[in-house]
Amino acid sequence: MYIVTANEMYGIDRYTTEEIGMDGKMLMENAGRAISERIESNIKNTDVITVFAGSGNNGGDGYVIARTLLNRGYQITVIQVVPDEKITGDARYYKNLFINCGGSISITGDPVEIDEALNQTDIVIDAILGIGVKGELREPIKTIVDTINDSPVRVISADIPSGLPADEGAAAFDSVQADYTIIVGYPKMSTFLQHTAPFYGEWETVDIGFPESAQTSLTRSVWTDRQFKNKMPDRKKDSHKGDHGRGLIIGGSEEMPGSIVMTVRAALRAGAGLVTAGSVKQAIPVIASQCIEATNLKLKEFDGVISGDQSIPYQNYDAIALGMGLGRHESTRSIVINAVRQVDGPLILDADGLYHIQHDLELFKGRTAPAVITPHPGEMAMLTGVSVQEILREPFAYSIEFARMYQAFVVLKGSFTIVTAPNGHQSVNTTGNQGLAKGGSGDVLTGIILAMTMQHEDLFDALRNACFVHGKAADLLVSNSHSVYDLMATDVVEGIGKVYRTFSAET
Ligand SMILES: NC(=O)C1=CN([C@@H]2O[C@H](COP(=O)(O)OP(=O)(O)OC[C@H]3O[C@@H](n4cnc5c(N)ncnc54)[C@H](OP(=O)(O)O)[C@@H]3O)[C@@H](O)[C@H]2O)[C@@H](O)CC1
Ligand SMILES: Nc1ncnc2c1ncn2[C@@H]1O[C@H](COP(=O)(O)OP(=O)(O)O)[C@@H](O)[C@H]1O
Ligand SMILES: [K+]
Repeated sequence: MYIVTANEMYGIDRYTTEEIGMDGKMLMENAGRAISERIESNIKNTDVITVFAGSGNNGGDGYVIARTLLNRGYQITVIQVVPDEKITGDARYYKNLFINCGGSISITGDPVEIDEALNQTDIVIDAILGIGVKGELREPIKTIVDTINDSPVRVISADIPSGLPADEGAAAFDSVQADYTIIVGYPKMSTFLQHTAPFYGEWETVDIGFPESAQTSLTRSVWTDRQFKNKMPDRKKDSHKGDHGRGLIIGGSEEMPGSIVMTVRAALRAGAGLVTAGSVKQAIPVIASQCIEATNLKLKEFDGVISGDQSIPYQNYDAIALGMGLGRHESTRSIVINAVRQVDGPLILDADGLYHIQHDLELFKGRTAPAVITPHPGEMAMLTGVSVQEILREPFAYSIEFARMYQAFVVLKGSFTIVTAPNGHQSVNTTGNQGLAKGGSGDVLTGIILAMTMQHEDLFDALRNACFVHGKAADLLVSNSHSVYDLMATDVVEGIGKVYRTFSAET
């Protein structure tokens, strides 16, 4: 499922009308009808419905919806919140059809009248503004949006909650708070931003007939259940452990032996053939007792942390993960610097590994094999020198900039994790829940990433599947045996098997 900006959506619209030859009116009719069908399956026959219609094509959708539901016997009226001369083009055409079918319209922006109407309404259809919103909401629309939000009615938004920007980057905005949004064609970027996603309520998309050829330039998408299943490699009956990858995980310190344990266990559960844990001698007994399937590599230590001054046989491994629980001691730094220079297979940097590399990012440019960074927004802010708020406001843009500049894969973690490839292609992971907002969840993800990296031909697929498994494990656990309160990172490791059993034919 592709994710679009407003401009990309307008481009698809233009292509469909100009190149394919589909009439714009037909698209609006298709949109309004498809939305009406979804509305019908979400309301009662007796519900009183008020459509709020604005001046643009979103208002036009509103008039198609009003006509469709009126003709199906619903009690429905339209409040047009802009003066009549603002209704032009296709929207005017559909307004006239609604009137010709006996529909009733009141034209008002008066908050008292609107409040009275809301008191007699069960369902609001929000068709005030679509993806064409610019800048701050003007009056009377701003007050109308506040009035709708203050009312207890159920709100269904057409395409996008009115006022909400479609794209990333907006700091402040006023928006209708929808209970449910029926999105036309493709989800917009703001569906997947931490600060804008809640305004959509529940959402789904409707197909209005855009041709597949309109999608060819799109490079941003949601990773779906089906894609996960298709891209998960089969295990051959006669495979041996070497076929599933030999991974090295370096991390841990005397004070933090736990995080590497979670990474190692996750890598093993996710299917790695052989896993070696490289750490200080003080951490190895903990790792060995918790992960008896792994082998251990005792690294030189300095005051309880891994010393930077040592050579590691990286060439013996198919992929390396580095950083969890390393600590931020100066003397550890050169192990990270050297790994970025020397590891000539896939290298995954996480947690304190990112801290140590922050001033030497240029080294990524000299690599011949791929590097993957797995920052949470705080770590991404550290790496890019901007605030966490800025990262959260424009996670797609900051990820692309980093991935292109340093030719690295970026896994920017969050409630919607964004995976970005060096060529700028991006994929959003929608599995996972707030039960994962706990120490250790990131360590588990890194282990899954390591295992997936060694099992997939394509690294972008590996990263997308890893994020999918991580979140899905949490989702399955929360829907069965756990809750978002008690879920622990170690439970997520055990949940990996549930994901495989749910999705794989080879259980
Ligand atoms: N393929 C497609 O894309 C299809 C799209 N479709 C639908 O069209 C929608 C996009 O339509 P759109 O481009 O007409 O924009 P839309 O959001 O309705 O309104 C623009 C109006 O809003 C006004 N306005 C703007 N900012 C404002 C503010 N801050 N405060 C107050 N007013 C403000 C602005 O007024 P102006 O500034 O011009 O006076 C202008 O009149 C899309 O979301 C989908 O629902 C479907 O029908 C089928 C196919
Ligand atoms: N509310 C949430 N919804 C979905 N996933 C979440 C949520 N909160 C955290 N996660 C996931 O949990 C992991 C947390 O990673 P991180 O912040 O590095 O944790 P830690 O460093 O404590 O291990 C990431 O994969 C992130 O995507
Ligand atoms: K809307």
